[in-house]
Amino acid sequence: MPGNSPADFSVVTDLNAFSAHLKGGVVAIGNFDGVHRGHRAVLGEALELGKRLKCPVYAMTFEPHPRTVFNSDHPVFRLTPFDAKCEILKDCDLNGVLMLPFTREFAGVEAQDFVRDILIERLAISHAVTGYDFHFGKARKGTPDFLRQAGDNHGFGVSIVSPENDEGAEIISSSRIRQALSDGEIPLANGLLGYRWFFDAHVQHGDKRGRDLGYPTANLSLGVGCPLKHGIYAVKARVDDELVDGVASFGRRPTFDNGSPLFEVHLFDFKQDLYGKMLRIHLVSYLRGEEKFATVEALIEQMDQDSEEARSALASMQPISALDLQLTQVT
Ligand SMILES: Cc1cc2nc3c(=O)[nH]c(=O)nc-3n(C[C@H](O)[C@H](O)[C@H](O)COP(=O)(O)O)c2cc1C
Ligand SMILES: Nc1ncnc2c1ncn2[C@@H]1O[C@H](COP(=O)(O)OP(=O)(O)O)[C@@H](O)[C@H]1O
Repeated sequence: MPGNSPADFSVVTDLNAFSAHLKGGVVAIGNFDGVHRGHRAVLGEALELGKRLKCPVYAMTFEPHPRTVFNSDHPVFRLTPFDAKCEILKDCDLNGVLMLPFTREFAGVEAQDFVRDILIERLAISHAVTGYDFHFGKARKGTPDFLRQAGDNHGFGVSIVSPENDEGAEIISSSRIRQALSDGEIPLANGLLGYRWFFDAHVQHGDKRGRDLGYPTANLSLGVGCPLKHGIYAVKARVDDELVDGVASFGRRPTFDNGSPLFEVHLFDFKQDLYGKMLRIHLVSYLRGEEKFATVEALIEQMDQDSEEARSALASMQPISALDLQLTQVT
């Protein structure tokens, strides 16, 4: 039931292994990349219905992102890879997630077959909830109206949730959030998400120069095609069970090598071997662009200033929502 302990959350990645306890439930269908405020309006509607109908509520989602399957040369940058998406869905109090592998073959399934074979025969849904712009099935023929009609014909409920707008009356969308990240507009991206954007990555070896500068940095790779603006950021990093303040640089180090883009985090008041560890980085604010310095001393002076700015941005920081608090909580 909604509100159950997270231990009841099922992640189903094979339709043949669909959990019996989710059968007959309310399904929220979508890609849900980012699980942003608009997505959470859809999930909220599904949770309300689940309470009213006294049945389980789960999300149905697709992996990889459908647009990546159609255009593999330009994969969609994922605000939330599958694991992060599941974690947030769990924090939203859902009972589970059903992931359907998205292939070209699956994309060719007719909308009416998807309804009959999956929603009715396999899942026996009591209600489907989607966003206003969700389309499914071959040639995207499964429009919101089609789904409503199918529900009337087959006896399941359908709710189509209208667009969720931000404070400036603009529709919240994953692509707007990606754009905000590429503009370095971190408060905007975080505001649209309703939590501070984060990513997980393993610490790699670098050029071992940072320690000589007095700024050792844990080097991380961001996903292919990450649109995040190059520059210097104030961040919170989850290291094991600790949340540590830091300052980070994302870019190509024009002072030294113009190499491939790396996200490098210097953690304040911290000294530990981090190689191979998984860190979670929450972005708090953008401080400045990357620059080419004439001397190492000039770079260090600037890094000192960046650190001061990051420390003061982090000192006044408050969680932006209950979800944000939950996601930054350390156990
Ligand atoms: C706060 C901060 C600011 C930085 N700013 C710049 C910069 O403006 N230009 C630049 O070339 N490198 C910048 N860097 C990257 C450093 O050049 C890099 O961390 C250093 O070369 C160490 O690399 P390593 O981790 O591979 O040893 C910055 C790093 C930090 C932590
Ligand atoms: N305060 C700190 N912040 C980040 N990394 C630290 C810190 N203290 C120690 N380290 C360790 O130092 C490494 C970074 O040192 P650095 O000289 O920049 O080497 P590399 O070029 O391999 O990143 C990190 O990967 C981590 O293991």
